[in-house]
Amino acid sequence: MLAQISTTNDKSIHLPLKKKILLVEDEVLFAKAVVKRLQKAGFECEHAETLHDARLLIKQFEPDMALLDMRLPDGNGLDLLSDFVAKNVNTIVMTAFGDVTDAVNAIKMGAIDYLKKPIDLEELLLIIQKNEKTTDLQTSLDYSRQRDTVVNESVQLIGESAAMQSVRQQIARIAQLSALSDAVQPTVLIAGETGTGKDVVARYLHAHCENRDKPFVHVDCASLPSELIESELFGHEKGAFTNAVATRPGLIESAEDGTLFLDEIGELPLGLQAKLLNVLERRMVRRLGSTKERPVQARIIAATNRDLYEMSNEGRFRSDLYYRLNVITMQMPPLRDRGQDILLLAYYFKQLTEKRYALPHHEFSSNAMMAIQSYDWPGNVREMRHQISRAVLMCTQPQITDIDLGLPQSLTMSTTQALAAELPLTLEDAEKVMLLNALEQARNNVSKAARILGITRMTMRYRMDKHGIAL
Ligand SMILES: Nc1ncnc2c1ncn2[C@@H]1O[C@H](COP(=O)(O)OP(=O)(O)OP(=O)(O)O)[C@@H](O)[C@H]1O
Repeated sequence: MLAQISTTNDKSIHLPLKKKILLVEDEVLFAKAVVKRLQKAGFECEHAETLHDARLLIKQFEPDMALLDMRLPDGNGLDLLSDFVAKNVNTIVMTAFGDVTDAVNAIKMGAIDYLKKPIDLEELLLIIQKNEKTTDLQTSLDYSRQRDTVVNESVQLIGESAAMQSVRQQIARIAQLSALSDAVQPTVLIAGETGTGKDVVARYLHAHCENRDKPFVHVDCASLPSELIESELFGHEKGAFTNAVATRPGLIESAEDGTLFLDEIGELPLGLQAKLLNVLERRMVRRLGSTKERPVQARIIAATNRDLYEMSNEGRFRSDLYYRLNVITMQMPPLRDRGQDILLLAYYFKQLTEKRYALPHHEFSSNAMMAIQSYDWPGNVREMRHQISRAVLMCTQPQITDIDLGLPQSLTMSTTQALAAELPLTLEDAEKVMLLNALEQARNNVSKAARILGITRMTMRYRMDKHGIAL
């Protein structure tokens, strides 16, 4: 299980919690051995000898997983299994040697696995750990499924530059079209460097269309684990593969009549690009393991910070999919090209932070305003949001100066040079220098920086967090 803690920015951090396992077993000596072994392996464990006690513990202890014996003094373990399944508690049943019927019934009812007695403790531990990994992935996926289904009407798109006005006009036109006809809505592609506001534009578009009260499903193609991406997108039938314990609609289907936002579409594996193209062309989706096709009504918006045209020329992105996506394209300009919008955004983020933390009003000094306008913002609006919020939070004077902003340009040396100059470097420092260098080369594009270093995007993110590198 993962605890979600909101941070001051738009991301969340996940802290691992101890998994809770409830053992329902009337053989006391065996139960003690299991509890001891599981506690040693880092689990929190409770033991119930009867169905009655187990029912009380389900409420009080709220287990993540259960180990359930079939023959209990006050009834059959199967009677309790439905309680566990209803509460999404992954349950492994323990059956008497040779009792296949119970095991089959338990799996049909939703148990995730079964073990025959006598039970080998190490085998039991292996099964639990295997399940733990799958649930962790599932939990984070469930979270990403839920977190974006509601779009706040008040999504703000700040900017008056010609480029931003053109984006707004395009959005207004698309919204107008969606009000005019029930026909399939054209696909929208939002392109632009990282942090330019592609996600904001997708939400703003959804919030201004007829279907604004329908789900907005955000799929980050770069962070979905490759082994789960297909079933997550397309869904699956029960039994389509190991661990497919229940039928589950995919993210495409869960967008219903709303919006499906395919973020970082350039990261989608080639095999799935073909399947997605099929969905876009035929507006039908088929779950893994199913023969039935279901209609897809959702508006589809894709976003990318990569050059899909170049990728398609190099054979890394299907050109047919590129042309299919490229019906209406909105190009988000880099922040450095937005003229007066730079200061507008700086004031907006200053006020936002002051309001959020109930801080007194600040002004920017003229040097600060010059620094904001002359800096080239490689991380675009996201970088500005972080820098301004940090400066507002740390500034104890009524005026925010260029020093408070601490923009890299105002330093005599770049951060990486400064770090490298501090010899001798520890291994930790050397790693930080490599990360910063790669980010600098990739103009703060995390996926690109990860590729430069030959590591995955997730590893890159983890290492950036470790060194406190925020973009
Ligand atoms: N025009 C804008 N008005 C207000 N806030 C904005 C605007 N553009 C971006 N932001 C803010 O900047 C941050 C980054 O924006 P967003 O996540 O939309 O960028 P992105 O282009 O999707 O980035 P990435 O390519 O890394 O996914 C968010 O906190 C967002 O709220």
